[in-house]
Amino acid sequence: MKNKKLPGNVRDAALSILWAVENKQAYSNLLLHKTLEGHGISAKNRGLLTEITYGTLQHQMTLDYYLEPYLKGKVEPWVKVLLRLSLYQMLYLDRVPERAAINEAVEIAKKRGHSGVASVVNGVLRSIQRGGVRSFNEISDPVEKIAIETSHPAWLIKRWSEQYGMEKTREMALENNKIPPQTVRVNTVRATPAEVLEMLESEGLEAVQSELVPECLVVTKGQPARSAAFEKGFITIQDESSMLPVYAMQLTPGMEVLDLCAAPGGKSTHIAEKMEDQGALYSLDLHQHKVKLIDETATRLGHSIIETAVGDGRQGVERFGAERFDRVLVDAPCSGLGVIKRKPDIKYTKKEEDFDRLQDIQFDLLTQAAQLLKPEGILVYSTCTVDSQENRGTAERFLKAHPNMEKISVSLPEALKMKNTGFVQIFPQDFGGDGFFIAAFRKRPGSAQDLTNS
Ligand SMILES: C[S@@+](CC[C@H](N)C(=O)[O-])C[C@H]1O[C@@H](n2cnc3c(N)ncnc32)[C@H](O)[C@@H]1O
Repeated sequence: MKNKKLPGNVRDAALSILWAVENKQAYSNLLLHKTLEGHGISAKNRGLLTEITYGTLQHQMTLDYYLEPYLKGKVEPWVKVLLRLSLYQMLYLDRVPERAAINEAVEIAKKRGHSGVASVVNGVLRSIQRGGVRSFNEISDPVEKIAIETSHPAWLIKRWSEQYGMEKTREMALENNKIPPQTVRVNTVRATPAEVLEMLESEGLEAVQSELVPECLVVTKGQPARSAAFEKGFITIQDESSMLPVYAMQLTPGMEVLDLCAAPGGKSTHIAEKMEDQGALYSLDLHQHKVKLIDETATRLGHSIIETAVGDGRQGVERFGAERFDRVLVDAPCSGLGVIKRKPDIKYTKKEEDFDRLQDIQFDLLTQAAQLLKPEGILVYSTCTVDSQENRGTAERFLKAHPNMEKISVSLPEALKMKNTGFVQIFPQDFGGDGFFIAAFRKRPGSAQDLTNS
């Protein structure tokens, strides 16, 4: 592909991003952000670029299934990416006329390739326009069928169907291709949700208070990250499910709390808000550059109780001392399979061999957290995945190895009160938020310090 970019052209910018994701394993969300800032894309076209980039990635396997019968002979990989993003517009975007999608694709093919490439692109897209796309009923294997229909790797569909059954798996995979809601968390130390709603409305945004988490606002129009309310520290951008683990911690002002995997600080700042900025909160993360993000957000929000540190949570006792904290949060590194809606590349990059390693890290972090906790203190374990090995599997392994820890029911906001026996698995299709897992444990009173390490 020639490097002859078409500045300001949305489809050309989408091709650059999708090609880098395919070819250099770049992260689509980071690249999209950079491209929106630097590719001369007008404010009017920002939404369209986001939609084409994420939509094409979300439906990639389906698009390839549709393209296959029309691709006689090999095309260069970048041309296939161009065909995918053009077909995506033709099939999924009502507001883009098919003619426009095809003409743009031909122009890009000419500029980035040559007239021969343009003619192939024109031929394939016009043939699909005339002949239509094939049905999923041609696929007899049920796992393969859901995989192609929803564009998730077959191993993942198989794994989920073993964990949750076929129906739930299909529901989840279909949900993962929807546009996620835009939600923000109100900084309740500084304002009420009603006051922040007024601020946002006065800036021309539209939002409503969520019916589930009271401090969560669902923004239906405008960009909250660019608002004055954000800049002045009245809101944080956060998914609604991500707001739940902090409820499970049952916090009160004045406690001593540790957030063991804290960056970029979404939950640490929420903890500070629930503690009304009184007490002590230590926020640890492995990476210096990520810890900086916690500091920046805490400063923007005006929270004074957060003390950040760089380090390995698996050596937390050495740093902080045993049996010190009233509450410990382990919002652990995980496969991220609950956030596919926001980061569609995850479903193509994760590998089945990742899960054992992740569970070991999660288990080690929990083991350390148990030692850091005071008797009667509460430990909350959360992940943004739906994988049961990392969730229930890790939690049960932890309980088995630590008889001094007991599972307690997960405390949740009033509107979400569901009967739970200590483990809560939220699916992306439950209320439109990310998939999340939450477990809560209490250290038995008078229990000896637990030094189990395996
Ligand atoms: C799911 S993210 C945490 C998100 C964060 N709690 C929030 O709400 O913004 C997991 C974090 O764990 C960190 N991490 C991974 N291994 C770690 C370890 N051994 N000790 C401490 N932090 C670790 C990663 O750098 C990553 O920032």
